[in-house]
Amino acid sequence: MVNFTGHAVEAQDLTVVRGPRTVLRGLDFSVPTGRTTGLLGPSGCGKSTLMRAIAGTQAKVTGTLHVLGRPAGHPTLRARIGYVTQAPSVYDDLTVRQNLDYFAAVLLPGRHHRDTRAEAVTRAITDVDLTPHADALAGNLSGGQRSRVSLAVALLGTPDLLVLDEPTVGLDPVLRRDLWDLFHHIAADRGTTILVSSHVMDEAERCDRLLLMRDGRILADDTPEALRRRNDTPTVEEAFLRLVDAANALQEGRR
Ligand SMILES: Nc1ncnc2c1ncn2[C@@H]1O[C@H](COP(=O)(O)OP(=O)(O)OP(=O)(O)O)[C@@H](O)[C@H]1O
Repeated sequence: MVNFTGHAVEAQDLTVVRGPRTVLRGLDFSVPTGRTTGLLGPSGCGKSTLMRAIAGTQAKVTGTLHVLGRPAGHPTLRARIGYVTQAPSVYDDLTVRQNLDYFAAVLLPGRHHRDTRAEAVTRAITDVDLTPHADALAGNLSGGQRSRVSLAVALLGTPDLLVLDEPTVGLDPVLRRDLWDLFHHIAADRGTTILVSSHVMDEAERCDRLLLMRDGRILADDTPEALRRRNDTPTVEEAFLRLVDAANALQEGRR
């Protein structure tokens, strides 16, 4: 029986050690089901490590981490999570469709899945709006189009949870906006939970909910609106800076 609480991810005292460093320090947070949650914080604060822990690919994880009602890394979660890393594995010498055919064959092997595979590939290409480019070589696509191929790969298995590690990095503002619109459509149309990281603070305003991180800790877990209101700031970025200043002052006071 799956203990499902309305949270796609629940963490208590989550700690991760990488090499000699404690990278995540006793995190308590949850990610609501069917919403878009942003994981924001400066470079090196631990966003990718947290995403790897949720996707079940991070070693030395202690504390409690439940994903879709199961312990992170549980074998049944593999097909239910779409995880796009910062270095997406798209083959430049294959077309968009061939890339997806390849990953679909890994996900749904065997001749008896041939029709299901073909349907899943066509649907994923349509989802990310790449139908006009389906027969283009991935190596000839723009940065934004390549990001969408990675996203299409993650969508192949119709996951319940999409974990996207800085999917908009290096993209121009128009492409960033288009990708965020796509995330919102996926969440709204399918009830998919989306956890998306970024270190660009203006992207915070596009999320239903935010986890603000700094130095391996969660500084805030709230809606953008509540964060602005509580800190009496016009933007989430300024709210974040206030929280950082408050955390620094607290640290100084303890010394
Ligand atoms: N294999 C490793 N051994 C030791 N420390 C590591 C290792 N990998 C990452 N780290 C450290 O863990 C910390 C968190 O890294 P992580 O990649 O999770 O940060 P991030 O917030 O995703 O950064 P970015 O936005 O730059 O991708 C960093 O300080 C990094 O130097």
